[in-house]
Amino acid sequence: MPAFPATAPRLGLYPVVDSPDWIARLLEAGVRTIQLRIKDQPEAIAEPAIAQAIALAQRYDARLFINDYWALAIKHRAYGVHLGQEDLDIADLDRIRQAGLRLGISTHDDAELDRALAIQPSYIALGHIFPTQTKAMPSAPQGLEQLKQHLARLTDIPTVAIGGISIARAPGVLATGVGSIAVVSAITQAEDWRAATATLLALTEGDGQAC
Ligand SMILES: Cc1ncc(COP(=O)(O)OP(=O)(O)O)c(N)n1
Ligand SMILES: Cc1nc(C(=O)O)sc1CCOP(=O)(O)O
Ligand SMILES: [Mg+2]
Repeated sequence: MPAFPATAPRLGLYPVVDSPDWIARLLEAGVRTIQLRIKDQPEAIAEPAIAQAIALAQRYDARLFINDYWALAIKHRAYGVHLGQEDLDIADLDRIRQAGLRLGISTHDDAELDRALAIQPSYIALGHIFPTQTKAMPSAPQGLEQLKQHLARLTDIPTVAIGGISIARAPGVLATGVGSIAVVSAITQAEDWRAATATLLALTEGDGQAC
């Protein structure tokens, strides 16, 4: 199976948000890797938001990954797609690859890592690192030690940590050598999202080069 196109070796700060409004704010604040994560909407409802988000990101030359809606991501020429293990069962990976989109895949244990590595995606996400209120997780948090063990297998591919990463926990996560921290509530639930974003950008400074 051919590899998916490369992304930046270190994706830096990677906010995961649910609307083009959030994407516009974060682009303006200097974020260059973002995911649009709209859950469980009919395609007709999700499509205008996806098209708007992709157009915004293109204006800033930013890396926008579309969660789940891979066909709409192809249609509107997104930078990339993010898929979980269940999404992999139904997505047409050949179509995503042939369209030239990058692909990120979620993993939570060694078996899922084996499956993801065989697909040769653009990055691999590892979660959830800490308890999270944002999504009901069937497994236990993996913690920093397990994250380090997983990273040891992933020396040749960009990596992203996700799940319960707060500003306080971010330095410990980054110290594992992971290339990116994906966050939802650390930004969207912050009292001051601008300040939170600036702090997280500073912590990941130097990461997120072009590609
Ligand atoms: C960067 C990143 N990592 C993991 C996920 C989770 O994806 P998935 O398992 O498909 O779950 P949903 O987000 O679709 O609920 C993610 N979105 N982004
Ligand atoms: C969407 C998602 N996926 C996860 C995984 O482990 O696959 S954890 C998660 C939610 C992350 O939100 P927060 O930063 O608020 O904890
Ligand atoms: Mg998914």
